[in-house]
Amino acid sequence: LALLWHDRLLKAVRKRATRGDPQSVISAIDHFCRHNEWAMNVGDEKGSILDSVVSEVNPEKVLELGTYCGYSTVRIARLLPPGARLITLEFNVDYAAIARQVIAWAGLEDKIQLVEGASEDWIPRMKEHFGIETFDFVFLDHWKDRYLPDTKLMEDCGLLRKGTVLLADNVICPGVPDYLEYVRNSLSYKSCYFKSHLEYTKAEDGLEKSVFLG
Ligand SMILES: O=C(NCCCCc1cc2cnccc2s1)c1cc(-c2ccc(F)cc2)cc(O)c1O
Ligand SMILES: [Mg+2]
Repeated sequence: LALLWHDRLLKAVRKRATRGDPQSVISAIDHFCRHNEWAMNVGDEKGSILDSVVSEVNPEKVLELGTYCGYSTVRIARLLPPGARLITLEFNVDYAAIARQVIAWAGLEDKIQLVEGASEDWIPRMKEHFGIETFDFVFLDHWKDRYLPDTKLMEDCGLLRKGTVLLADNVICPGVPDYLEYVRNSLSYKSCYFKSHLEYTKAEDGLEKSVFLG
């Protein structure tokens, strides 16, 4: 059934969005998720906050944990400067297949490297496999019980530098209490909360922005 839903999403994107126009892909997915079937994209309201943080950071090296159908991947990549690179990890092969087609429709495949697998397996391999020194911006939107362990893993692997910005989705719904407690109390982070709503609903949710202080 999930695959059928994803085919409907792709058809909506191909029907409504203009090939090579990321903004039209974003609008098409938002329209589909608001009027046809809810989906766990970051959505338009939290997406605008994501846009403003990405524009402020203007990152060269981006890591996204949790691609899903590529909505936030396109939102981020469309704002990156020429030469900037986004690596996005997706655990579910069906989601990854959809995301590749959404990313291609937006015309952003040159900036994006989609990797299938688990964050705990790939984070330790970022340096040797992708030639990454450190990331400038990390968007956390994967398993909520992996936000904290993966943040500690990125610290241990030396993937964060003074000033790296972590932006975490769903800190209220579904919620990531252990992660929030850590970034808000650790002396190694400066953290702030952006109140919003769960995608396409009236339920409260928000994004937590945490700057690594080194
Ligand atoms: O679970 C969520 N996202 C994670 C699924 C990604 C699994 C992955 C694991 C993994 C491991 N390694 C690498 C890549 C990856 S991708 C999620 C759920 C809700 C939600 C759902 C029902 C509800 F009633 C209220 C909110 C809202 C959201 O915005 C979400 O993001
Ligand atoms: Mg999310």
